[in-house]
Amino acid sequence: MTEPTFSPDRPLRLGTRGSPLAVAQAEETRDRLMAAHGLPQAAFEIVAIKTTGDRVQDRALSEIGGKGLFTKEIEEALTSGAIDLAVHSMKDMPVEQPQGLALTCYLPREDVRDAFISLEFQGLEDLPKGAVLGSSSLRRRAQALHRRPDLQVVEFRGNVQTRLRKLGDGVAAATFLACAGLRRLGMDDLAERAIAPETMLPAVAQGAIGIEQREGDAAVSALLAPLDHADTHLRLTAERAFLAGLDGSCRTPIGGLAELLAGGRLRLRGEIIRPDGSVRHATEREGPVSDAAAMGADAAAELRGLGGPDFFA
Ligand SMILES: NCc1[nH]cc(CCC(=O)O)c1CC(=O)O
Repeated sequence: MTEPTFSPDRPLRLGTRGSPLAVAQAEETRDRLMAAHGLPQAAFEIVAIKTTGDRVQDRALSEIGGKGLFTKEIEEALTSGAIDLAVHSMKDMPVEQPQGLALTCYLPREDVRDAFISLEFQGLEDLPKGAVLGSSSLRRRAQALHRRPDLQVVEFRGNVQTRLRKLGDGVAAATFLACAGLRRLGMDDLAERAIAPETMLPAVAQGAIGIEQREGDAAVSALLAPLDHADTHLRLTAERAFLAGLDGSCRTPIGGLAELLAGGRLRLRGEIIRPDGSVRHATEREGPVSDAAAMGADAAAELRGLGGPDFFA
């Protein structure tokens, strides 16, 4: 079998989802590659790929299979050689990649926080009793219900524009969106009501763009090497080890955030919450960055113990 490899005779194909955010992230990757290697834009081609997660708009993501919904078709294109690399929102990436593929490069992380989005209200505390919160994220729903058990939550899918229209139509009084996505779309004003991680711990890898390639594709490895952001890579190593240790799927509300401290140290915070918000277990680790993966695994083991067997059922 001949391995498909990048040849300088044709454009390098960057695969991504077709959403405005996904395309913006692919363009950021392309622009960084152009700058790092002094290449013209014509040396790159962005290939938009429709995924199951994009196609199915009427059901909860957790219902149709959880993580991997936004990646399967893109990874198939990468494996077959139809694209040379894949640009992903790391938040949507399963902890393990298909045989022959690897995540080798992380771009500098954007704002990790969630933003509270509402046309009328300033924050979760402002919502009237029994107000409707729109969210399709199990984590955000559980975190919101933990603080406001009186709220009613409804499914909220679609891109940023669709969700804003739904707020305008009165489908819900408020929703949450990742600040990172809003900023990358140039909608910084909407990211104004950012929520501190102490109040709402973000999803593992929120705000990070990762690049996946075929293992052993030396040409692509060489192109990506200068783009990999060491700090982001370390933080995601801790967070994804934490997620892996929890067997994280879209069915379990999990929050996780690693931050770098002075002196080559790293702090990891993690939590699990029952989907109805009734129970929350949280923990924290601090240690040298060389222990990033071990800290993630250790924090996960503690939360597994605290949650007990039925927490993840
Ligand atoms: N699950 C969808 C998704 N995946 C990544 C982002 C935002 C960008 C990021 O977190 O890097 C979003 C939208 C959102 O949660 O508001």
